[in-house]
Amino acid sequence: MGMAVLIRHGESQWNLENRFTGWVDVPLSPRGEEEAKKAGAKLKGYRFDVAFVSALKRAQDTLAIVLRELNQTDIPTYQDQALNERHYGDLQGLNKAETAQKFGEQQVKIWRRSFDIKPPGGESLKDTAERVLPYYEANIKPHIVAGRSVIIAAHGNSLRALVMHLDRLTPEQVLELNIPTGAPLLYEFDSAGVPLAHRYL
Ligand SMILES: O=C(O)[C@H](O)COP(=O)(O)O
Repeated sequence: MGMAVLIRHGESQWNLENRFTGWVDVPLSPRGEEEAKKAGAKLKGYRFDVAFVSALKRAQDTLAIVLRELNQTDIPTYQDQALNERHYGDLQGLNKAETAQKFGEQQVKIWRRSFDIKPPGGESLKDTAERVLPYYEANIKPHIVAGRSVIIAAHGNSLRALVMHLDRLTPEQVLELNIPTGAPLLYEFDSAGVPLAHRYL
C-alpha cells in the first residue's frame, strides 16, 4: 500500500513577522529550521522513495533538512511551482494584524480560509486547488498507487487544497482547516490510491 507524508515548511521569517507571504520567496526562521529537524526525527524509520516540493525555498529547505536527518538526500526529488503557496496578491508583505485592523477580522478570515473568494489580486483556495490537484493526480498519485512512499513539502494553503480533496471536505469544513508548520501528516492509501487513514506524527 502507498503512503504519503505531507509537510508544511517550518516557520518562515514572514510567519515570524506575521506577514502574508504567498509567492514571496522568504527563508525559514531559525525556529523553522529547528521545526524541520524535529520533523526529521519524528520520521526516523520511514523510508521514502520519492519527494515532491514547491519552487519556494522555505519548502525546499524544510525538505532538505528532513531528508538530511533521515540520511535519504539521494532520493529522486521533483520541484514544481504547482505546489507553491496560494498567491496572496496585494496582501503579500502586509502584516496580518494590521490588515485585520484595516479590513476587519471577518474579512481577513474570509481571505485566508474561504474556498472560492480571492484576496485582492491573489488566488482563492479554489484557484490553488486547480493547480495543485492536477499536479497531484498526474505526478504524485501514480507513485502512491504503485505502493511507493512519498514525501510532499509544501505550504499552508497548497496543502489545505490537497487535504480538502483527500478528506473530501466541504467549503464550510475547509474554513476551519489549518495546517501547522513543520508537522508531518501521514496518509495511508489503498491499492487504488484512496486514503484509508491519516494522522499527524
Ligand atoms: O502565505 C502565507 O502568508 C502563509 O504561508 C499562509 O498564510 P495563511 O495561514 O494566512 O493563509
